[in-house]
Amino acid sequence: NEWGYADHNGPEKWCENFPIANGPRQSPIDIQHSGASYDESLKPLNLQYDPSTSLDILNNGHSFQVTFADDDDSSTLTEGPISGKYRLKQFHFHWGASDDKGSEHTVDGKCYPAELHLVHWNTEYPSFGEAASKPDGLAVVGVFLEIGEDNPNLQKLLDAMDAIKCKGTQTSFTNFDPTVLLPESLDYWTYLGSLTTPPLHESVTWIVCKQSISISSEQMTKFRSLLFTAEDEEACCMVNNYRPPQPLKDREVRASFK
Ligand SMILES: Cc1c(Cl)c([N+](=O)[O-])nn1CC(=O)Nc1ccc(S(N)(=O)=O)cc1
Ligand SMILES: [Zn+2]
Repeated sequence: NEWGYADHNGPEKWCENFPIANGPRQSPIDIQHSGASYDESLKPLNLQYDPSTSLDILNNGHSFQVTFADDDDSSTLTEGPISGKYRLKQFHFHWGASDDKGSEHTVDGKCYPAELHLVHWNTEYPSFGEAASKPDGLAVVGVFLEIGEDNPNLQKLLDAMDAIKCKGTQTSFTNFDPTVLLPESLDYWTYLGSLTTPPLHESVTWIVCKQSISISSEQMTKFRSLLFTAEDEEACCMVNNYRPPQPLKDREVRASFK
């Protein structure tokens, strides 16, 4: 049965079909301020995005994602903790049924109401599909969302949601610059981890921004109006699509800031 976030197919069951769920470098994790070591050799993130590479917005039954054309180096991540060049493939979010939960990473045990993931793949490999299972294949930038003022930079996403309410629906989504979703400070924590959903590949260099962006409670309500289910199925609201923190095991978390 297809994985999901319900009791019968959720994070506690994923190990049955994906044994790597109990592997040595699983994500997300709880990031402890005191446990992270400042590394002065870490460079600032260099995110260069071309809005003309945004293609469409899709409800894939687990989240909603904006997909980018990745056939050239128009939208890339370089520097930061990585070597080489990674291309933006997609971004998506995870969120809760209420404002007290929803993020995947936590900071000193604190949950945020939502978390944005910008997914990039290493151009050392010929494609995302090839890179997705390699130890240095992917780099995901995580940004926490905190309840506050309406965020006008989310409005274009929110306006598209009526067209992607059900699993398997998509609509064109052009000229969107994901830079507007980044916090003003790009200070970050970084550690080696995994995809946070099946197939849970241990292929991700995680880059989690310390500073959050805002979202209003009303805007959060719009996220929660999406459905996990297809048009012809009994409706199930898309909420709590997050994996809880996993054991740190033998890993270090580095900070780009003091
Ligand atoms: C595994 C794979 C391949 Cl290979 C392809 N493909 O198109 O070739 N698509 N997918 C699916 C995918 O991307 N999953 C994914 C899961 C978690 C995250 S998260 N939350 O950011 O860790 C990012 C992505
Ligand atoms: Zn994600």
